Amino acid sequence: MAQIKRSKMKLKSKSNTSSTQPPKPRARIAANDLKWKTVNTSSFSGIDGGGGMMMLEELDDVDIEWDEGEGGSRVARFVATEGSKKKGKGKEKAVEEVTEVVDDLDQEPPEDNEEGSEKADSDEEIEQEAEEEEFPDFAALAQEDINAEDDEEHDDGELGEVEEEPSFDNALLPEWQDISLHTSLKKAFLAAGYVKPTEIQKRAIPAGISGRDVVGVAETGSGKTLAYSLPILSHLLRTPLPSSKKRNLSGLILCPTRELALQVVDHLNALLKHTLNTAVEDEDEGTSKPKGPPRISIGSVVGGLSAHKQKRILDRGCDILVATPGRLWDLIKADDDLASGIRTLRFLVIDEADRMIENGHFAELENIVRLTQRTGAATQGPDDDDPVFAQMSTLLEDAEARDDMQTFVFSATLSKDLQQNLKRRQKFGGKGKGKRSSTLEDLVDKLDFRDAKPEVIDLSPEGGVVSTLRESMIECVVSDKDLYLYYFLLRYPGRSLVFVGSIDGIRRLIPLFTLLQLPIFPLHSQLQQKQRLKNLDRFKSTKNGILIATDVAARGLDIPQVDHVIHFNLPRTADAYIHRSGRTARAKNEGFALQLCSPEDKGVQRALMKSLGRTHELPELPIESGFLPSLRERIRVAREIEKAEHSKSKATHDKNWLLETAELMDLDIDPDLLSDDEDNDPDLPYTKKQKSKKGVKRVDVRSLKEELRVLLSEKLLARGISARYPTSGSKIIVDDLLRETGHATLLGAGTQKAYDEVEKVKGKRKLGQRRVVNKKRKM
Ligand SMILES: Nc1ncnc2c1ncn2[C@@H]1O[C@H](COP(=O)(O)OP(=O)(O)OP(=O)(O)O)[C@@H](O)[C@H]1O
Repeated sequence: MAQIKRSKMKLKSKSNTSSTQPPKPRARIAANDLKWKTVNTSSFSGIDGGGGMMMLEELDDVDIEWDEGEGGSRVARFVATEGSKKKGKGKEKAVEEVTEVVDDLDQEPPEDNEEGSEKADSDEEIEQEAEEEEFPDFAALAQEDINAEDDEEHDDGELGEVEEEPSFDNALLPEWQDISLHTSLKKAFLAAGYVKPTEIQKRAIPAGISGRDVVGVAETGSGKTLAYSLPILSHLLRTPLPSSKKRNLSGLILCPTRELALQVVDHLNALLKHTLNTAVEDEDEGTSKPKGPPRISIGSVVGGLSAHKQKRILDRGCDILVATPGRLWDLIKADDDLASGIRTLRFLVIDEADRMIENGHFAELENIVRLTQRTGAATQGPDDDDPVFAQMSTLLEDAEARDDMQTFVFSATLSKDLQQNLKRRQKFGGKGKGKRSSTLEDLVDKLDFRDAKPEVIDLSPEGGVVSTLRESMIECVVSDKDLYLYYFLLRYPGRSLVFVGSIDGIRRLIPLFTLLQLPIFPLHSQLQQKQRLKNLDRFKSTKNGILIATDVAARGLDIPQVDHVIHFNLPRTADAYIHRSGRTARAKNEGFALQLCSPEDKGVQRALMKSLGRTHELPELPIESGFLPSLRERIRVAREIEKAEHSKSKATHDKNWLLETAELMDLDIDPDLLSDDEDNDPDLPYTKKQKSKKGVKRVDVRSLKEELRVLLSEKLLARGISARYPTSGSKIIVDDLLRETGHATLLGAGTQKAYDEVEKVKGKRKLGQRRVVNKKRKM
């Protein structure tokens, strides 16, 4: 059943033929017996990390016929030819009758335009609906499958029941034995390889299970997602299913970015895949797969993806909702059921709390938080005199916020002021006293902690970053940052995440490095959401992939094996530096962070290091400068091409504008202005060399491209190396060439990882101490 729904993107429906023709006698064969082929698609979002629960599959040679069913419903019959069946399942034609898919195969109702705080998303969403054939909303589809199958389970008479906790041998996971989690979660840890709890999990989970409110601060990549989720999952697994089919919303997890929200959904679904499912053997393939859906359903609501689909998921109900505040508030305003679900939450989680207040959705976040406040509590509560809540007055009378709601606030960084405020709260057993000095404190004061003394767990590491991270810098002038970035990417192959200060900066670097034939992908807020997810996915699946991003990728993203984080532009705050650098060196793995630091950046860098409590400058990354002249030349030509192509597209754009305006104003224009003779175009670029020649020549993009092609095909050699005579020269590379042990791109270069290079070169200079210029680095 689930497979058929998944196949909807690929099946081309035939017109309804069956109502006018006599039914053909055909044997019925289960959908699983058809010859499904896995389609390689994004593995991100909605598809669990293990790749098992949700995938896109397709069928060849399948027709669809429609029949009228009972009560006016339509029934889809999938009629397959011989070739579309699995081998060894008999010779008859495979026919599957499916009623439930009708809804999905029917045309979607037109999408309403989004109003309010996420207006900017509405065009994206309309386009998203139109383009779904190409790029399905995996999270939503996964959720639909879970819910649909959940419904089936309910039909089997499991309503109102609590499943017996499976037995579990604690000797298998001795480090988890003192934490009283539902045993099926422990089984899931075995499958996921979570042999022991991380420090924050050890402290936060027992507090969460015992009903406490928890504020957790712990280093990046330390497993905070499970630290706040496991008490919720365990509680839900020990709670009877509701007596109605629809799931009641129990937990809300608020995240600052869409990618992070979808990642949390994936993370939890991957874990739940192993809970309360009995394995079934597949005789044909000799494998065993989990049977049935996870017991807990997780929904997501984020901007940039179809609001219509998300609304449908909410209507079906889910146990835990993971959301970004802007879209969630838009939906709450139009949906009393959802508003009431939020008002009566059992768990509220604010992930990456300090970022939540920065991302332009503070008002929405505050409104959502106010919905969870008890009336008459120290906090204000949602007041129906307030225009924001005016239309919810009946709801506010009918649904009272719960006394046992638990609040979890987590981040890798929380301001010291806030932590002091929380400590005061603990001391005085109530609201923080004294002056508030940050918006974050404002937020925390708005949270109606039910616990008079929330458990504050502060495990932030000294110096801000994790101990398995090595940091380094390259000092260079601004105009050489491209060159050193290029050098670094070639010299240290690996998965690299480059942080740039502005979207314009990304737009400049992408064509440049694409011309240089590096696998580079952009990520920023002005990309359509589906493009963001696609790029993230390509980055994850490309060897030596490069993601060039703004701070939208700085928080929470858990991308496996990011080897390097490069701060092309330095962040302004220590917190941003910690979060950006925290995309590498996760879960106790090694990682490397590099700062490209120009003289203009020095002041910011010093302030940054000071607020991280550092006393010494970072060590400089050793540079094998013999490669730089060739790399510089490649960059020069690539820049010329980029400039010329940019000017050309600008000229075309200007000409079109001129034509349109003239037509609108009913004017004639001078044909010379429209001439394709580029000598008339003052914007056309000239190369420096060509300008200095007699007369001025136009840039010939084609020959520049040829020049770049030749440069890119030439070997890059370290000083003292001869490619022609590898057995001579000051560095003999013949052994490396024969054994393929040398550097793959830069002949004669070292092959140590960046991490190991800086182990040797510790920072010696005190912060602020004047630098002795390294003459060797000059070319
Ligand atoms: N007990 C555990 N044992 C091993 N790995 C774990 C454990 N708990 C979580 N992980 C893994 O650690 C990685 C990082 O976890 P997570 O994303 O929750 O970190 P985080 O603390 O939220 O990081 P950030 O502050 O950057 O958001 C994930 O890949 C997760 O699967």
